[in-house]
Amino acid sequence: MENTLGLEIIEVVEQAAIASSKWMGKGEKNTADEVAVEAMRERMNKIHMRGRIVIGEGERDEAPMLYIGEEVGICTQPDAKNFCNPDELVEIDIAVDPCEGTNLVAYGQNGSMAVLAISEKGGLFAAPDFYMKKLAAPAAARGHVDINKSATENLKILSECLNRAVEELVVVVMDRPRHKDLIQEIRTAGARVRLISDGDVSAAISCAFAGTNIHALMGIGAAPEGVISAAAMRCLGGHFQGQLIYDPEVVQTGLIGESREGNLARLAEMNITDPDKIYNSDELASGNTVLFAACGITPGTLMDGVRFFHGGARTQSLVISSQSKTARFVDTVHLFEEPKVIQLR
Ligand SMILES: O=C(COP(=O)(O)O)[C@@H](O)[C@H](O)[C@H](O)[C@H](O)COP(=O)(O)O
Ligand SMILES: [Mn+2]
Ligand SMILES: [Mn+2]
Repeated sequence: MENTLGLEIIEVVEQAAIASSKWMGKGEKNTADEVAVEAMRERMNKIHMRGRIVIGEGERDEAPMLYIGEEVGICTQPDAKNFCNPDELVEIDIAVDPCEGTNLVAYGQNGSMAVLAISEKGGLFAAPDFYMKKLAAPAAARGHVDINKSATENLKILSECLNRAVEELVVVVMDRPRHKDLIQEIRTAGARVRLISDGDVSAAISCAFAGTNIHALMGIGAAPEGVISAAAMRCLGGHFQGQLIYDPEVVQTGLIGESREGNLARLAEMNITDPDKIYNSDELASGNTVLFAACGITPGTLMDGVRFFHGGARTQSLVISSQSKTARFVDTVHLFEEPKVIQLR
């Protein structure tokens, strides 16, 4: 899978990031999102593959592009037999977030990215657009920290696993009223808190890289983003656990359906028999092969944002593969016009 798709998916996230970054700081989050979706879809449909979107845009609002269930890739098009023998191709599932952090782009803030994860059919958990309680941590703490434990206990374990004092740990938490008690507990335990307004995919993955000064992600974010984060963490060997949150009262903000009962019924319809199950990264991204790709839109902890120059742009992406066991940072110069000068850095 990696051989055929590895390079192409870099271009998919690059094109989405470039399109979205043109709207950076313009205060129009919907446009920043729409152009990313369009660009991602256009590039994806040029790939020689049979893909299906399992996590995509607007499950409830019936988004017109990259919606859940949409088939993507040349080999799913009506005239596919002119280009491909579909029987020779593995069917793949794709989770996308063409603009992860639309507010961040609209207000010119750090941490947004175009991102996707790929696996063979059935290899990614088709999460509903609910929320998810998440715990991410470095590989050294994998299986030692536990989402069932309190933040205080997990910080103690993390401090032992990483051989640093609790005071030397930094935990990322989304700045939401629902996290008031969690934030207080982390502070009381002695760790430092980095509050983010959006973009918990970047925060989760950053835990797996030493040098980011991010040692854990705790709290509740969106479930689809949880699956995408888990795909990267599965490849990197980092710790990731997620638990669906279906009770609107727990979340306090945002869209999460009408009622707890309605949401439970919806989970049952999706054959999710244990709504309180705690999933680890191997369950959220269970495929034999998992690929993850992201391209910075605005600057972030792991990647720089899109930088334009006269006649072109420069992007930084990250491609992670469970197959080749690699995390590749890709620095690309895009020439929109005839090359004049390419600046080295
Ligand atoms: O920041 C986020 C928004 O993603 P997007 O809509 O693609 O720009 C995600 O990283 C978060 O995981 C999540 O969507 C957020 O926590 C939603 O919570 P809330 O804002 O409280 O409704
Ligand atoms: Mn998102
Ligand atoms: Mn998004």
